[in-house]
Amino acid sequence: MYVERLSLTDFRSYAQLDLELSAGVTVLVGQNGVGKTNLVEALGLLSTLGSHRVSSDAPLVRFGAERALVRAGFVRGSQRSTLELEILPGKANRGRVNRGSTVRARDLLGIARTVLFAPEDLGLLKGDPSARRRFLDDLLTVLLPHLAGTKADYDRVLKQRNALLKSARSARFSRRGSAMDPMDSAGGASVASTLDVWDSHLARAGARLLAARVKLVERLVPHIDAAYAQLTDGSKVARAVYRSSLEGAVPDEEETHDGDHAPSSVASPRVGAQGADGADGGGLSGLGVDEIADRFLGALAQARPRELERGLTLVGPHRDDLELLLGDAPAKGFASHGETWSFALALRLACYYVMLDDSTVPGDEPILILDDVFAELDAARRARLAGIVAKAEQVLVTAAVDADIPAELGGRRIQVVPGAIVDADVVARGDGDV
Ligand SMILES: Nc1ncnc2c1ncn2[C@@H]1O[C@H](COP(=O)(O)OP(=O)(O)OP(=O)(O)O)[C@@H](O)[C@H]1O
Repeated sequence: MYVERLSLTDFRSYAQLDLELSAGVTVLVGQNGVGKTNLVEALGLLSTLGSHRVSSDAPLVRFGAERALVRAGFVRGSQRSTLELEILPGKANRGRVNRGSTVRARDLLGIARTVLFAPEDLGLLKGDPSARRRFLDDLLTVLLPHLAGTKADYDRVLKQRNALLKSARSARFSRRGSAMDPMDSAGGASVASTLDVWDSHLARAGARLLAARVKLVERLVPHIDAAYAQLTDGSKVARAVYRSSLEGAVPDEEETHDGDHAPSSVASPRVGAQGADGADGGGLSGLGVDEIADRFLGALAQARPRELERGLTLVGPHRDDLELLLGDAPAKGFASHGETWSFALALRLACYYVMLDDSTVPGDEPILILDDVFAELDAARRARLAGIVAKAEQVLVTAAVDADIPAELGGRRIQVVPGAIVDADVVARGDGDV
């Protein structure tokens, strides 16, 4: 698919913007801070409903405005569709499809398929597990939009369960010194039976999410290895393993988180290759939803004394991690700067290939967005990346300096100046379509 039109109203630095785009490669060039990333962020939002830069909606709305509107027209084979997202900080965002009636923002999921790589993705390698969980969940909700509801259910139950654990903990502390353990009291029995109810809700929603994550990791693993090899000289193997807290495979985190196949125009080599130990969905590989739910309940039963002590739910998908390995070493702390960039890129390219595998009609290819990436890569990696992405149906690239874009990428150049596009000039480069 490709996006042919992007309109923004009061989004970030743009009061009003209408931008025509085309299939093929487009490079958005402009000085630092002119608003290039704001443009691609808007497109990413229509795909995942979340910004790759901020976790709340307020910064997305132009200073002084109350709401922002992002509208884009997509072409998918012979079909055209228009998606609209109204961003209303502090309220539920709203969506519209093909200028129809207003729907929940969540109803837009699965229509716009974009894969966005940005410098923030280095956090996938360097940051805490929440970034990697979000990476998986964002991709899942694009591939399987109904999972957004499952995730919302899980988060809601988790919040309620945590509130109960926290209040039980407070009660426990306030009664310290009494001869009887408060969990043995009538109040404790009531907490225990309420927790049992929350446990079964949590295990049901959590198991659905976990089963989907595990399957997704199994699909991503060969593509991550292949993409990393394609970007680099292939001397190291990039691997990912799903580590579940149900298996006791995740170190305790201190922080809390409530919270017929379309032909592929971008070849993914070495697909089918696996890491040295067949790394994939970890200990939950091959299990069905019911089996995972049983394990979840077992893990909750085992963790309950510690949870009452800490006032927090200590096992479940909200505590899991996607372990990333380069060779036999964890990427975090061991990978070089360039290796970290390449690994992060490989993760996003793997998302692209998984979406491509799911494409059922011609023109279903996801849109590739590369924000500020080329400046960070050496000449060989720039050329390899250009070679990988140049044949995708649509690639949008941002760069502060045109010279950082390898000539072999070709395509169209659009000049971005603060708050506007003054010049949508088509410049012939290399062999790209113009
Ligand atoms: N909510 C907002 N209201 C108004 N302006 C905003 C808002 N959020 C961000 N901006 C402005 O947008 C600009 C940043 O835009 P953006 O991140 O797209 O820049 P860029 O062109 O990608 O820069 P770089 O090349 O440095 O990455 C900043 O000047 C910032 O002040």
